[in-house]
Amino acid sequence: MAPKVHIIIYTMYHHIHKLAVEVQKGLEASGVEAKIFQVPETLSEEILEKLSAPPKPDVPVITVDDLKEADGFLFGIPTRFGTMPAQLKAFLDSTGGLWASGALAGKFAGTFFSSASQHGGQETTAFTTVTYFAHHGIIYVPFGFANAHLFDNSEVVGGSAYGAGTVTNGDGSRQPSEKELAIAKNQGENFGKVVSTYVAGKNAQ
Ligand SMILES: Cc1cc2nc3c(=O)[nH]c(=O)nc-3n(C[C@H](O)[C@H](O)[C@H](O)COP(=O)(O)O)c2cc1C
Repeated sequence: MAPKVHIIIYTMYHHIHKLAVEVQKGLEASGVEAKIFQVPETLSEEILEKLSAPPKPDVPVITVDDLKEADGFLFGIPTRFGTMPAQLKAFLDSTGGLWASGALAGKFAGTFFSSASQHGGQETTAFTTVTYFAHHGIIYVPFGFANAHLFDNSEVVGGSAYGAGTVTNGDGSRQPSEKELAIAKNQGENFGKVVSTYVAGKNAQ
């Protein structure tokens, strides 16, 4: 059976979903079964309307139980004040039962991001998310500088050693660039290889 990776996102204006689609392509290219989920929304329809949020992407809403069946997770996180949004935090805070039984220990996780500005906190978002992985015993897989676009200073390129990223502008008008999408796909592929290698080794024991 192919290893399974869940791509778990929160997205209000779809930038993260666009990256997730590329991450999924990369995972599938590495032979992994990859599915995109979104965490439950915590804001009311009224507030979402005031924020001019478009309808949610057509992907299933994740449940805590869904986490058990995956070998790894790639979290797509739009920065809020340099850290994860409350919607993702609420979901992760509901995983106490899995923590108590060690159900997620030894699984893998990676992260990818979006922020309004280049200096809006994609890396601090990674740092403040990693504590969840540490407490669960989940193995964090950074991207490193595995893609040459991360060295390109000729244009805005989101992302870092902690994962792919896009920079959206304050009004959300900037869409993920070709380079950012390529990095996202690359991250999916690299992450998929790590998970596949581990799962194959475990199955051979
Ligand atoms: C309450 C709030 C806080 C935000 N904080 C930051 C921030 O600290 N840094 C930043 O660059 N962008 C910030 N943003 C912009 C979001 O990161 C941006 O809207 C998001 O990455 C877009 O992703 P999405 O299209 O997938 O929703 C904030 C947005 C909101 C609504």
